Amino acid sequence: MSCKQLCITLVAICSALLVIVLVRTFTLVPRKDVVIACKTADSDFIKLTDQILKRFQKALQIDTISFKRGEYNRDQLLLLGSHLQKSFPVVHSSPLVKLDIIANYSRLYTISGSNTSLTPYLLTAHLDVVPAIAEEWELPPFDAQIKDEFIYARGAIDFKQGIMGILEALEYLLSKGFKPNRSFYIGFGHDEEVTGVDGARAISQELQSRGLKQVEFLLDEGLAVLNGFIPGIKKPVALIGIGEKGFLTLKLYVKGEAGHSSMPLKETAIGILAKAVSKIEDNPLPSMLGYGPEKEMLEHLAHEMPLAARIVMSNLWLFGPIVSWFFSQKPPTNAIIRTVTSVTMFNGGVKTNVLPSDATAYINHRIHPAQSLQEIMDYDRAVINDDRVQISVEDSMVAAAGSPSGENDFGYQIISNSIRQIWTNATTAPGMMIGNTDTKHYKDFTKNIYRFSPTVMFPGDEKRFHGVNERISKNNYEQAINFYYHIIVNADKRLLMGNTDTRHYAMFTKNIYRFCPTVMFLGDEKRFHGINERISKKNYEQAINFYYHVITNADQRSLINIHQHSDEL
Ligand SMILES: CCCCCCCC/C=C\CCCCCCCC(=O)N[C@@H](CCSC)C(=O)O
Repeated sequence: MSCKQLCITLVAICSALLVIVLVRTFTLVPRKDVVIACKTADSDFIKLTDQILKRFQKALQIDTISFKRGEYNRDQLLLLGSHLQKSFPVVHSSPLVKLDIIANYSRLYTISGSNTSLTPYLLTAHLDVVPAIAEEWELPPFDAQIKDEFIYARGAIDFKQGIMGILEALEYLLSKGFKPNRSFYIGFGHDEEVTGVDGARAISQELQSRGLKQVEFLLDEGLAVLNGFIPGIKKPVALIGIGEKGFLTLKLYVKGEAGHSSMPLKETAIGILAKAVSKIEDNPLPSMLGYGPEKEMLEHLAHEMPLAARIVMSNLWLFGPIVSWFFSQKPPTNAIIRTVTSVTMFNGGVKTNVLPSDATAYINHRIHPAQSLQEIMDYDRAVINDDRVQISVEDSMVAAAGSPSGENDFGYQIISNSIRQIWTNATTAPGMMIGNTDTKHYKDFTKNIYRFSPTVMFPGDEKRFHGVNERISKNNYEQAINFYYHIIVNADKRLLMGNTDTRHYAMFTKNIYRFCPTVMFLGDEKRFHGINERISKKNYEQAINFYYHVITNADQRSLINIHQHSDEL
C-alpha cells in the first residue's frame, strides 16, 4: 500500500469513527415525561407537622439492631411494631388494609384495590438497622436529636425514612377517603441488614402460599438523589437501581504453631495472613465498565453533560478506558465500575507473648453483574498464591440482572415520574445498586425490581451509611413522605400516561382524556399496529361529526348550554 493510500485509509477510518461518535452523542436522549410538580401549596401536599416529626423521631429512638443472622434486638422490634400500630390508626383500622405479622416481627400489609384485573405492586422496606459506635457520633445515635435542621440517628437514611414515609403517605391517603383501584402490598422485613432470611424471605413465602404469582413492580430501598457525585453534572441525579451487585464473603484462614514469643518462627500465622490480605488490597479487580447497568446510566446521563463529557460518555465503546481510570479515583464511582474488595475483619493471637496458633480474616466483595462468584474466587486464589492460606466461602449472592427501564416499563416510569414530581430539577437514570437489599427474596414475582431511596445526598454523605452521623434533613423527610404519596397515587392508574402523546401536555391540565372515534368489534384490536388496519366509510363520517360536536360543544361557557344538534338551537 502506498503512502497516499495509507493516508486515505486512515482518514476514512477516522471519519467513520467521528460519524459514529457524533451520531451516538446526539441521538442518545432518554424519554422525559412532563410531570406535574408537587408543590408545598398543593391541597394534597403532606406537610411535616410536629406530630409527624415526633413519630419519626420515636421510630428512630428504638434501636432495632441486627447483629448477625438470627441475632437481633427482638424486644425493640416488638416496640417498633407497637409504635407503628399507635402512630397510624387509620392504616391499622381500615377495612381496606389487612396486616399480617410474619415470623414474629416482620409486617405484611395487603391493601385491597377494587379492580382485580390490575396486577398488584409491592413496596418494601426494613425495620432493622446496623449497630452504631456511639462515642464517635456528634449526637447520640438513638436519640434522634435535631441539629441544623437535620435529624441524626441510626436508621435515618437506612431505612426508617422508608418505613415511616410509606405509612405516613398511606395514612394520609386513607384518611382522605382514598380507595385504590390497584391492590398493593407493603412488606417490612426485620433482618435485612443480616440478609433478610428470617424476615423478607418469610414475607415472600407467605405471598407465595396465598397463590400470588406476579406483581407489577417492586420498589425497595436503593440509590438516591445524588448531588455532585457524577462528574460533569451539576443538577441532582436520581438513580433508580435496576440491577444489584452480588456479594461474596470469603474467610481466609491460616493455621500456625503456638509457642513462646522469645523463639519465633520465620513467619507467624498473622504474618502470613497479613501478606495475603495486603496482596488482595494491592490488586483490585479490573474495571467492568460497559458490561453492566452503569453503561445505561452513563448513556442516559450523557445529554446532561458538557459537550466533551457528553461525547465521551455516549461512546464508552471508544473512551471506556479513560472513563474507567477517572471513575476509579473515588469510592462511589469506583463502586459502580468493578467488583470491589473490602477486608472487613482480622483476628489472630491471644496474648502478647504467645505465638498465634491461627489467624482469620474476612474479605467482603461486592460483585459486578458481569462477573461470577467463581471468577472472583479464582482471582483471589491466584493473587494470594499461597497454599497455607485456606479460602472458604462464608456467604454469597449472585448479582441481580437489570430490570427493564424502557419508555413503556410501567414500574420504572412510575418511579421516575414520581421522583421528578418531588425533585423537579433532578434528572433520573437507571443505575446499579452497590449495596444489597431484600429484593433478592422477591425475584420470583417480577422482573421489574427497582431500588430507590428518597434520600438527598451530597459528596461525603455516603460515609454515613453504616458509618457515623447518619442523618436526614427535615425537608428531605417531608419529600420522602410525598414521594411515596405520589408512588401510590401514580401506580393506581391502569396505564402509563406516556402511552399517548398526552404526557407532553400534562403541565397544562389535569383534565386529560383519551378517546378515538372508532367503532370496534372483537378481533379489531389486532389491527392496531397489526395488519389490515381499516375504518368503514360510515365510521369515518361519524368521526368527522364527532369532532364537529367536540368543537361546537366545547365552545360553550358551561355544561348547561350543551345541545344535541345544531338544528335544535
Ligand atoms: C456514580 C454513581 C455513584 C453511586 C453512588 C452511590 C452513593 C450512595 C447511594 C446509595 C448507597 C447505597 C448503600 C447502602 C446500602 C443499604 C442497604 C444495606 O446496607 N444492605 C446491606 C445488606 C446486608 S445483607 C448481605 C449491605 O451490606 O449491603
